[in-house]
Amino acid sequence: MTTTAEPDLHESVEETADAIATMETRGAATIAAAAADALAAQARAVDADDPESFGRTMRAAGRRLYGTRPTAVSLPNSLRYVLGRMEGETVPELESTVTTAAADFAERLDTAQEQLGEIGANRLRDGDTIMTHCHSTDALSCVRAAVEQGKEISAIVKETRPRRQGHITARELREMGVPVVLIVDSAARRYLDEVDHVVVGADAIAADGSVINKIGTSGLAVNARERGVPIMVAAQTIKFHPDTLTGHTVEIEMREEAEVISADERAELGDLTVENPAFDVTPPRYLDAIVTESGQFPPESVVTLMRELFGESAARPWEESGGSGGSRHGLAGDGSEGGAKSS
Ligand SMILES: O=C(COP(=O)(O)O)[C@H](O)[C@H](O)COP(=O)(O)O
Repeated sequence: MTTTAEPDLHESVEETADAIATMETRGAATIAAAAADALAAQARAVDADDPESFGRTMRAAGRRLYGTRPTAVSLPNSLRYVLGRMEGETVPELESTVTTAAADFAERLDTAQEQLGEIGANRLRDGDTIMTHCHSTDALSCVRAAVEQGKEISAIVKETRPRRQGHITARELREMGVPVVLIVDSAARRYLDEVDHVVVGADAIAADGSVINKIGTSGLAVNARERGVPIMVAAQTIKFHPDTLTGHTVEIEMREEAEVISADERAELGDLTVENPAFDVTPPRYLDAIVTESGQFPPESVVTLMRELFGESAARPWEESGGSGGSRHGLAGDGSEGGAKSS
């Protein structure tokens, strides 16, 4: 951490950071895309005379975005991709490498989501009923591809307290023509008997194949396993958490109690603690497959692909390290063209 004052940041960085923190912009892939866009806007706007001050401002923008929410690793992976490609001897060169990288990143996100959708759709059969939790654009990509293949899919959608992202899922499934039954979270086990496949997304995937996703995913996975219902996780490789390769654990975001209970309700209850963890960890043994753009994997095997993508360590190019450019390694996507395929 630098002790000097942070440079002024472009309004789109401030706005994007606020939107991520307040969850106006939410969901791991969407957060990653917004962060890359904000870095590009910042690069275009930097009023820097020299490459050093350009680099300083870009890294400060990276830190501002990085500090918004801790769990979805797609955010640091996005910063890694864009800032890791910042190269050049002059300000225009630096600007152009950042804006090009941001555009490439956005394209890769879209392509990856489409590719994993096709792969995930193969797991769904005509007439299947799925159960969803939270709102995942990667998970919905699988359903969309299945519907486009002409399969009839229906859905039981968990409401997903406290923020009710299930409503977004329900709306998007209805737009695809998928019949939807919306249920409260605690009804999930009762309805699992009617379900052929649980389909969820991920905020982060650890090297051991554990999946970090919206709170309630792990309980759903345990219940699904008990009921014999397969559970697939749809997640682009930007959800792979490189720090877990070296034994780090993923920080679980704790959010405000106001999301769970109003001030008046709380006052009535007297002296107690309200906790609001946003995510949980599902161990790999409860999961059937992780579907990525590079193929579908048994959870325990993702470590091989992660090593290919990141090596053994991941760069943190938003940190103040001197010099104008970032170091170019440890980037989700760098090796994905040659990524190992499985099953
Ligand atoms: O848990 C959530 C969103 O949590 P929140 O609403 O707290 O951000 C989603 O399942 C993943 O982010 C995957 O989403 P996607 O597949 O769109 O990346």
